[in-house]
Amino acid sequence: MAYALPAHHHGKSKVRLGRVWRDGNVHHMVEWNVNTMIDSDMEHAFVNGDNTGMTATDTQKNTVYVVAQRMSQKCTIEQYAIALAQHFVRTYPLVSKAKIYVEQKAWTRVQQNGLPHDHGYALAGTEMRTVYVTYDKAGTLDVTAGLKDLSLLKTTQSGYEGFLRDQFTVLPEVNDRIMASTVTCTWKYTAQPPCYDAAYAAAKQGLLDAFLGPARGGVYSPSVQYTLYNMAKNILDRVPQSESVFLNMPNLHFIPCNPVGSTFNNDVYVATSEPHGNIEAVITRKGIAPHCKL
Ligand SMILES: O=c1[nH]c(=O)c2[nH]c(=O)[nH]c2[nH]1
Repeated sequence: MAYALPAHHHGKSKVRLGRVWRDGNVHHMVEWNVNTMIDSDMEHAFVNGDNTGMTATDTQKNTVYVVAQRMSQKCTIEQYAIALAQHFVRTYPLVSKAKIYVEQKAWTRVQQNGLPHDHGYALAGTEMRTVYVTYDKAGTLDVTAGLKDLSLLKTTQSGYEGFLRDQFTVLPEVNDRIMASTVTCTWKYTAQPPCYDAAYAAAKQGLLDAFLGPARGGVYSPSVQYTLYNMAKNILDRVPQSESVFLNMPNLHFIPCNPVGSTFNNDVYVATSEPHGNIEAVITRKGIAPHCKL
């Protein structure tokens, strides 16, 4: 039997990265999901099992990070994808074509009091407002309002130090890292607020203020735990009719990336969603029974 191999390609899929450009105190952040695919003279690999001259998909993945680091000025996905495609074709004689597909997450700079935040981002349009109501024959009405899928990120003003170290601990202590989370929060009302919309706005602003801090300079977070506690306190302080706040915050890790042949310079991160830390708590006014996770 005679065979033909009319098409073959190989590449790396879903290489996720964060790229931060620091312009003094003002940071520019993007998160990309990069897919590479190359056409190359590699029939002999498929047909004969001979890998000579092959640009490994692992090499392609490393190159995704290297080229991201080399983009020294804040750039678009178009400029980045062109640079990456040209790199593959110009570097490897057997590569005849590079096909690069990039998706950019909708991280959008947060406005705090009308000012663009130095280093704080939210994922545009993802959060949902929630409510859970119960009413019984005795006339008891319970209203628990909240939000879910509020994705927040800051490129600095976060660290994690002083934790227990033993033979299973490898995590370095850091005082400058990306902190990112997708917040789920509920708060139970003891009384009806004058306006549910205004109470919701105040609660959400309380979450943003504790996570991001002011537009200029932000606020330092020593842990997701401490930030979560302050986010909940802000709701109790600003929404007097609330009595109990539940917060769940995954710690979405952006791992410093050392691109091959280069070192991490607070610029390129491996973006991950799994595994992730998961931090949650209920914070109440003293003496008030906590409400449960819904
Ligand atoms: O803010 C953090 N809290 C943790 O509990 C934790 N654990 C971890 O590995 N990193 C972090 N960061």
